[in-house]
Parts: sequence; C-alpha cells; structure tokens
Amino acid sequence: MKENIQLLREQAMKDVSEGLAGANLIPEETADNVDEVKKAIIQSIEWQMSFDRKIKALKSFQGYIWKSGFISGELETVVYNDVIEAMNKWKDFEIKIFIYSSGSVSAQKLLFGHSDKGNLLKYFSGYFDTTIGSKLEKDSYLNIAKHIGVEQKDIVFLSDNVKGKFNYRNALINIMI
Ligand SMILES: CSCCC(=O)C(=O)COP(=O)(O)O
Repeated sequence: MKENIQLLREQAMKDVSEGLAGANLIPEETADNVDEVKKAIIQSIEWQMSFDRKIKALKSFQGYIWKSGFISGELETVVYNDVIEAMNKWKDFEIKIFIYSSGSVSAQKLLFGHSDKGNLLKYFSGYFDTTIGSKLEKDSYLNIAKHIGVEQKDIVFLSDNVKGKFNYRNALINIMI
C-alpha cells in the first residue's frame, strides 16, 4: 500500500510542477496529518479518474484495491448477457479471444475472473497490457500479432475508444468500435 501511495505522491508532484489544472499535492504522512493525507489521496485519485488517466500510479493503486475487493467478494464485474452469447459463439467458431488493456494483466484477470456471470477466464487465450508497449504505438499491435501467431489482417480489435488516436489504425488490423 505504501509503495502505491508513494507512486501517487510522485505523480502528483510531477502534475503540480507541470501546472496541470486540478492537480493537488499529497503530503508526506506524519503522526498528526493522517486525515489530511487521506483526503489528498482521494482528491488526487478522483481527479485522475475524471479523465480516465492510463498511468502507472493510478493503475497500480487500482490493482491493489481490486485485489482485496474482488477476492473478498466486495467487488463484482457486471457483464451484459450478450457478451457471454457473443463469446460462446466465437468459441464455437474456434475464434480465439485475447485482451489488450492499459489495465495490468493481473487486473484483467481479477476483473474477468470475478463477474456476475462467473469466472470468465476460460474464454481467453491470452492477456496483454502495456508491458508489450503503449496502446498509442503501432509496434504494440504488431508485437501482439507476432506473439499470438496470427497475421494482422486476421485480427479484429474491439475497442471503446472513439477518439481514433491509437495507432492500431496503422498496424493493418481490423477495428470495431
Ligand atoms: C481490463 S482491466 C483494467 C481496466 C482499466 O482500468 C482500463 O483503464 C481499461 O483501459 P483500456 O486500455 O482497456 O481501455
């Protein structure tokens, strides 16, 4: 936990020094400022979440919270019925499903392993996170294609990213938003 808070603190210092509007510092903890530190951490996390920031400090903290939340049963992923129908259909057609997310592989497994439709990990043939490369880099998509041994033209990348910034557009894979 302390390491995750330190990452958030360092990120906050960077954000404040770069003059990002809304960024706040997280003070070092002492015997008499515990509540102030807690408040600053919550404020910083909420600010980062408000624009869905994909950065290490936030994702590490997310992984920490998710681990305790999903394992204790306090958290459960809600999955629409048609997702299960689609994945069953793809399985029947022997279409392999992989995940590539800014969330860490361990976070992906927690999320899909603890859903209201049960453990969904059986549907996935592999997991990728930004250790393969940033989602903004074309090479990440090419590396994934290499890893899974499938030609780019035979891959369909499903995304909710409507900004179209990601370089999968140049990686010659098919995209569905
Ligand atoms: C799938 S586990 C983590 C989900 C998450 O925190 C997230 O930011 C999703 O980012 P993505 O790159 O998959 O859009």
